[in-house]
Amino acid sequence: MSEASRLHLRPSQSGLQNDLIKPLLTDYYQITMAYAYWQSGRKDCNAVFDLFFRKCPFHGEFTIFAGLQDCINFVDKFAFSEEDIDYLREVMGPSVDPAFFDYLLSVTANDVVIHAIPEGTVVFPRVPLMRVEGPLPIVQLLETTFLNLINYASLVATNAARFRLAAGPKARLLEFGLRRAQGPDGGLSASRYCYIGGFNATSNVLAGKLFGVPISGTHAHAFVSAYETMDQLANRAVKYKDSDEVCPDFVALAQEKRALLASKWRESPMQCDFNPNDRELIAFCAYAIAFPHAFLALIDTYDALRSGCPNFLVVALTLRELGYAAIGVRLDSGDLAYQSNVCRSVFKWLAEELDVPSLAEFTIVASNDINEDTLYSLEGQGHSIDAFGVGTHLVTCQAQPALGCVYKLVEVDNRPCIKVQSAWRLTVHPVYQQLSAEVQKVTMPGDKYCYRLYGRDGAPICDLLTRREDETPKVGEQILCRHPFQEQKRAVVRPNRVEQLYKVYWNKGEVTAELPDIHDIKKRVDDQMRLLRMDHKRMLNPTPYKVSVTDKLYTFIHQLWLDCAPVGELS
Ligand SMILES: Nc1ncnc2c1ncn2[C@@H]1O[C@H](COP(=O)(O)OP(=O)(O)OP(=O)(O)O)[C@@H](O)[C@H]1O
Ligand SMILES: O=P(O)(O)OC[C@H]1O[C@H](OP(=O)(O)OP(=O)(O)O)[C@H](O)[C@@H]1O
Ligand SMILES: O=C(O)c1cccnc1
Ligand SMILES: [Mg+2]
Repeated sequence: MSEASRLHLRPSQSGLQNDLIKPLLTDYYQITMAYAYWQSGRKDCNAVFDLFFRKCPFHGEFTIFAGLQDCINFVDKFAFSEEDIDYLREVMGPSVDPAFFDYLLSVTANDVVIHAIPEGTVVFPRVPLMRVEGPLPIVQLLETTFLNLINYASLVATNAARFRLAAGPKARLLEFGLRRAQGPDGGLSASRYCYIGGFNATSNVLAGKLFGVPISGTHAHAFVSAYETMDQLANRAVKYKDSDEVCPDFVALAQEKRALLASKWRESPMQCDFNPNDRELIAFCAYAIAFPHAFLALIDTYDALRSGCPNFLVVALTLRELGYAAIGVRLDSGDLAYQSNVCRSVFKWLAEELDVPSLAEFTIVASNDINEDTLYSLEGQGHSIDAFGVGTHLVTCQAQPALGCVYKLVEVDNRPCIKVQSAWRLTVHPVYQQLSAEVQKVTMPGDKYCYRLYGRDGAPICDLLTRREDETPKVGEQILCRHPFQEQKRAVVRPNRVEQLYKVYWNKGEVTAELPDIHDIKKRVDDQMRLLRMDHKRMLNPTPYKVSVTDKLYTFIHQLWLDCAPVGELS
């Protein structure tokens, strides 16, 4: 590979290719098939595979395509090592022709061509996300790794985009999932692709270092519980923000502010006795002394409203005296809407009382088992939360644990292939047997192109799959778009804009299209999500986006389908 083309691979990302992403990270049957292809003399057949999914996840009607960069990094280094071959020789046994292992040792992706949709694009069922072309055994060997790299990345990026939709554009979304993720690699991928999908930051420090995802965090209940007495604060000195002067005893100053707040507390919206927990105040002081410029307190260890909120305000006022602005609070249990509203009303009250408007603006972070439904429900109730910390439901994709991307052979040596076998099934009815078509599973044969057609308002109207020899759809010209399987469903479209969706990312050993950095991919997701019509994005019963085919492709698919589908026998 030339130096010039290598520039297209992002050095910071290609260099950190996970050590696990190697040719043996595959299903054994890929190797056995490669042997059988090789043995039957088909190693130089030219094959085309399409990678696509059949249904959007989470009962939705859109998906974010992610994981492409990792696939290109994988093919860039695709080669079996001597140790890999020794292992395969051992497990495959003596019946395998030793010359196969020499062949396997020589295998690279240098004869492979990959067309793909740019990472971060909003994509839809049945549209090939990648078209992988090359020697049959080699493109077959890529299947499992590609699917592994794309399925979870796209699933969790889509999940993150859905959380973003539910939370609205202004809320800060923090990914807190590492402790609940499916292992170390699942955790790292989650942090990377949640950022791409719409989160602002992660608590995962390694994801920050490796991928440049902004890191962020608060503190845990354990930190609050770890303090009991004042003498545990060995260092109490804090430098004033804008001078070299030092306040020698932050805690003593905090006691003064405590007395001030106590004298006013009865008039606060809380209208209760002022009795916050002393241990909690010590812990908050400890954190503020360590981070005077970034103090955010977890306030629900004892009692969020009666203790955490006033203790936070005591420390915030103390910091203010030294020139620092506290950041805010985190709520991690109970009714998040109610408590956030009470906290906000107390902040506003104090801001007025002391005539310091900025006190009304403290950030309120909420966490604790938040999912998409919770976000929509909170929105419906009215709340005062500025940021959400989300872990389990986001990274484990609890609402749907896998995206079903598949990798299907669509052409061998210019002969189109179609998979129809599972498209027919016998359904047993009480009185008769019926052959029913499961059209979802029919693959679309042949080498195809895909265009996104945009309407007058700038939003995409439909995706159009074409045959290689079809004419390119043109702006302003009428195009017949057909449903791929239902004959009566057709529409005429006169697009305002036509976008060819594929770029050649890998061409015989060279990276041939720019692989954008993580921040640009995130921006692409954001732009694409804004363009997509609201009815495709809504939570309940979203409208399916149309994926259509040209008349020629329709006829071609159906002719081939008829030629290949078995004729059933009824008795
Ligand atoms: N106003 C609200 N509307 C809808 N759901 C909420 C609201 N406030 C909190 N929730 C959700 O309700 C659930 C409360 O869970 P649960 O009762 O187990 O937590 P908790 O007892 O308050 O806290 P802990 O985690 O300490 O047990 C969480 O999933 C949380 O996200
Ligand atoms: O709730 P999630 O969406 O998974 O978000 C992450 C959670 O992890 C942390 O606490 P953890 O759950 O470890 O303990 P706790 O809930 O008992 O405080 C944090 O306080 C959140 O509650
Ligand atoms: O920084 C936080 O507040 C955090 C990080 C991980 C999990 N829960 C919370
Ligand atoms: Mg929790």
